[in-house]
Amino acid sequence: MDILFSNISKEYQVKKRQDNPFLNFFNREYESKQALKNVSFQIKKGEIIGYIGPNGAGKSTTIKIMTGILKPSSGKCCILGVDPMENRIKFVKKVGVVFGNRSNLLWDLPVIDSIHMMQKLYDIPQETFSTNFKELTEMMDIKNLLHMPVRLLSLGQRMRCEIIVSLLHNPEILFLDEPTLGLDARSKIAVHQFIKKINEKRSITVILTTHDMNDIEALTNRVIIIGKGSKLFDGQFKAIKDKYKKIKKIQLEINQVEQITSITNQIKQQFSPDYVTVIANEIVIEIRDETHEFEEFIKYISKIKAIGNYQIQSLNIEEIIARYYSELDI
Ligand SMILES: Nc1ncnc2c1ncn2[C@@H]1O[C@H](COP(=O)(O)OP(=O)(O)OP(=O)(O)O)[C@@H](O)[C@H]1O
Repeated sequence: MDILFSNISKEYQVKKRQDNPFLNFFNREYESKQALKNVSFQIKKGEIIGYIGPNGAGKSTTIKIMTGILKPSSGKCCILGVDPMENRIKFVKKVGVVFGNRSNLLWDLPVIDSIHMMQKLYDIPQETFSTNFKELTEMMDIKNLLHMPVRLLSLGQRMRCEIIVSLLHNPEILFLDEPTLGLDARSKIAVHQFIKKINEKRSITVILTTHDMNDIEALTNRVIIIGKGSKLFDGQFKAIKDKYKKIKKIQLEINQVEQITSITNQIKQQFSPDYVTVIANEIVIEIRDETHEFEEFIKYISKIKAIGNYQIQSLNIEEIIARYYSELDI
């Protein structure tokens, strides 16, 4: 087992807020805020795990505990047989970390300098370094960027370099925190393809936190969902998608706008849609395509003269996950 996260809780101490801002300044009273509540999971070698949840759910706290930046308040975290807090030197040589909003590169210097710094820092033997350098720079297609100062790279180019730098010492686990944040579609695909390739080639375990569901779709099978500090789901992403695959989103274009309210009300009365909203001259309805009701609904709207075109779509991946989060009340 690569990662054992067992009954981990984490409380932060935060200053108690006073109504009077002046008293707030002098206040020395603290209260505890629970960021993780008894979270447990295990991750096997070679898995790619999506660790997801809404803002403030506890993802960064989990990653910080797994990478030895934070100590849990209780519970046991064991990564590749070591406690990341206790044996720092042994631990950092076994893992790679990429934070989308923080850089491991030397800002004003050419990329190649950061690469050589990593070699020194991690004490990477020359032979391993040369093989890895050649393989990774070719795979990620960054040869033409090596002599450019980091500050001149685009976000997508920099992210490719960040990932390479994190892999030079042959880590067994790669932690990726929002690796595609702010990237355009093509750069995202390049990052996805590279992570997949490196996972297949080296059996490297990947822990990925992201708000971008395309990352999850492209890279992972298993997802762990965390909400308000608790683990709420651990399983195949497909199971969540399947749960909503019967829901259809229908956009009705209304030609006679003055009738839009009465049509909306009629639909609500006659059918039991999951969701109805009006946007400009359109009514958007979500209804399940699993009963007779859906056919009835289509027949019904076909007869209403005020309705012009209509489109039927399945929920996209972002809509599915937003819906799942609201069902979990997180
Ligand atoms: N240093 C800190 N001191 C006090 N509270 C904190 C601290 N860091 C995080 N928290 C709180 O702990 C909870 C979990 O935060 P965390 O950053 O782990 O969430 P997250 O899932 O990574 O969120 P996001 O997606 O917004 O980055 C939040 O309520 C946050 O306000």
